[in-house]
Amino acid sequence: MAADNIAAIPLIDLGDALMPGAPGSAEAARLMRHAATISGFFYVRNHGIDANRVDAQFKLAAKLLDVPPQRRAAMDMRHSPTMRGYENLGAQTLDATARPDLKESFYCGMAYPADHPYVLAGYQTYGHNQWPEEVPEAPAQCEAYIQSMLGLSRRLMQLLALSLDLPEGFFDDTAESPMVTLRMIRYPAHPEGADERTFGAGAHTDWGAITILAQDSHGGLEVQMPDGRWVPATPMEGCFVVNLGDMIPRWTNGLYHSNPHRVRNLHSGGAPRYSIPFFYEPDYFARIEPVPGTVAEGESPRFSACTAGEHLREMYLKTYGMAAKDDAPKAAMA
Ligand SMILES: O=C(O)CCC(=O)C(=O)O
Ligand SMILES: [Fe+2]
Repeated sequence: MAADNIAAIPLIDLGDALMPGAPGSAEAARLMRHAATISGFFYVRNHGIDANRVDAQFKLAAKLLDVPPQRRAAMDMRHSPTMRGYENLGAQTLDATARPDLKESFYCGMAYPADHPYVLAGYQTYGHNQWPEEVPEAPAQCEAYIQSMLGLSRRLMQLLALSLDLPEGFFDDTAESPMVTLRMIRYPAHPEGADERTFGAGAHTDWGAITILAQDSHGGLEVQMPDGRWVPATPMEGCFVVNLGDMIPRWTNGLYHSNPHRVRNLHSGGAPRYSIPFFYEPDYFARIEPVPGTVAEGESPRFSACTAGEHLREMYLKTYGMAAKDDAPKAAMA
C-alpha cells in the first residue's frame, strides 16, 4: 500500500538539503519539481523538526478542542477580525457540492507585535489570536511550533526556487512578514451509512503557497491525481505531507500544480482523527506573478497578477461567505 502511494506522492529526504547550498539540495529540488508538476503533493522526511515537538502539538490540539462548547463559542473565529479561534463542526463547506465539513478546528497565527503595521492595519491573518485560559501553555507552544514550521517553509521555498532554475534566494524577500496560519483539526469518525456527499473536509485546493501537514496514524486524507483518481496520503512515520497551494500555479504560470484533496475519517475504528496543517503564505504585499522562465515568448500569462493578500481574501470569502475587515489596504495594493 505504501509503495502505491509513494509512486503517486513522492517522498523527499531533506536530510542533506536543509541548509542553503547543502549538497543534497539539487536532488531534493529535482524531486520537488517532479511532484509539483504532477499533483503538488509530496512527503518530506529528515525535515529537521523534532518528533517530540510534533507529538506535543497533537496533545495540545486535543486539549484545545476539549474546551467546553459554551466557552468555545466566546472564541469563535467569526468574532475575530483575522479569523482566529474556534471553528465548529459544519461551519465550513470546502466543496460547495458536498455537505458541510465534519470537522472542528482551532486556528491561530504568528504572534506579531501589536504595533506591527500590518496588525495595526487589520490585514487578514496578522495578529489577534483568541486563546482559551483553560490551556495556558497554548500561546507559547503554538508560537514555537509556528516558528519551526516557518523555518521549514522558508527552506522549501528556496528548494522550490532551485527547482525552477532560479537562484535559491529568489523568494526570500517575499517572506519578510509572512501570513501564517496554524490549524488544529479534529474529525469525528465518519458516520455510518453517510452518503457520498459527506466528508470530513470536502474536496478543495489549498489557497496559499505551501502547506505542511502533520497527521495522526489513522489516515483519511486523499489526493486527486491528474487522471482523476483519488490516492490515499497514508501517514508515514516521521514525515510531513507537503502540498502546494493555489498561489504556486499563479507564481509558475500553471507549471506547478495545487491538486484537490479531501478527508474522510473512515478507518480509525470510531476514534476521532487529528491533523495539524500549517499554511505558509508570503508577505501580504508579495506580488504573485509568473516567475522568470514560466511564460513562453509571445504567450500571455494564464493568471492575472495579484498580491498575496488579495488572493487570500478572495478565498476566505468563497468558503466562509465572509472576509476579514481589511478594505483599507486597497490603495496600498494598487
Ligand atoms: O486533515 C487533513 O489531512 C487535511 C486538511 C486540509 O486539507 C486543510 O485543512 O486544508
Ligand atoms: Fe487542504
